[in-house]
Amino acid sequence: MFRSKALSLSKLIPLMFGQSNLANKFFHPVIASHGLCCHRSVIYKQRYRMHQLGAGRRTISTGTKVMAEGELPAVLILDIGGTHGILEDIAALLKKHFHLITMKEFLGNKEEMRKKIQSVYVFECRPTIDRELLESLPNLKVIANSGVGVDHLDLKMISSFGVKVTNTPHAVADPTADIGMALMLASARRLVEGCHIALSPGTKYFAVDWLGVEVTRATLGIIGMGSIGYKVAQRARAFNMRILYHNRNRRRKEEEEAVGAHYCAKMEDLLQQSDFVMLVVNLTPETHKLIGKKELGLMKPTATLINISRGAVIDQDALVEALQNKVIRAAALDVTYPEPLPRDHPLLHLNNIIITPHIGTATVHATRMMAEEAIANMLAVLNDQPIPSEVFPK
Ligand SMILES: O=C(O)C(=O)CO
Repeated sequence: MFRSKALSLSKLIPLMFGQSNLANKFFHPVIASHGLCCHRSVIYKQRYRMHQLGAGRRTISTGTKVMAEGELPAVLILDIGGTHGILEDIAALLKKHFHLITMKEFLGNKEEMRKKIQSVYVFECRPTIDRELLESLPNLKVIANSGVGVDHLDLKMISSFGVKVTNTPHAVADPTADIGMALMLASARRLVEGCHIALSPGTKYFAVDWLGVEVTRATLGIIGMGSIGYKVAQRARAFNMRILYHNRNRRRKEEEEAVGAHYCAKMEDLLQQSDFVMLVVNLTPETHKLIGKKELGLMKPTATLINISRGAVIDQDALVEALQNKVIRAAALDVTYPEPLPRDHPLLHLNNIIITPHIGTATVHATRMMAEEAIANMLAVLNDQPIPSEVFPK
């Protein structure tokens, strides 16, 4: 079986804080038996009721009791997945409602502090959460993931501790669809190479062996027509693209008509007809290595594969072979397995590929929106209110 992220907390903490005994005590590699994700294996409750997060608010209501700032519930921030730690303004946002405990403080291992922790905020959906962490937090009620994909969390194990998991499906849809379009356009028009040429003085500007392909009026095949896939279709329509999609559940007729999308019950049909194939599925046991040698072989030699879901949805060895042998024209990936790829990975040494470092939601606005959505989820759990976006184990 597989795990979607290369580094678990157990590996990352020693990297950040040195090989401390505490790090070793609390975090060991998680052997997640499966990737549980949202679209197929998990039922969403999407009753989204964003709490009003008014600036300068000094108290919060927890049930009937109004708490003063000093008594705010404690939230542990797992921020070590990012390269830059949790952003200042996200921390400020959280501080309006919670007493923040950083990993560094947490590793101080004060029994009293651990008892206070009722929420864990997973920043940038990177770290895994293991049994030992859960055992060390006796009053934990909720793990709030910033991001939609929860394949890095063992939902069954977390649920066995009576802890709820929430995610942020609303905040991620637009920026992730944008990055899908950006990758499609960049690969089609060879933007990265073009940039290198323009930035290299003396390089010949135009060459016939350097022509791109057009997105306008081309056929786009979207695999996974959830909320992000649908946003991609809305954008593609503005490019007069012919839109095909494959999904476990067909969308409503009105939704198909609104974006002019045609349903392909068989993924093979979509692969054979598309100029651009975009992967927008969540990672589940069913979608693990969904695109392998056979599927790549069905694609047109002029087609481009774009992945904005999770790296493990593609069999990367098969992709390397397909790109080397020009079975398909190119690939544009925002996600890989692992992240980042090791320097000597063959995908990094091809000239018909673009790779970005999982930046689907890396915008100022989306990061803030994800924090707001996660805060609303955490407050709902702590206040025993309906939870806007709870994720359930299958
Ligand atoms: O929200 C998520 O899970 C993402 O990975 C966005 O890129």
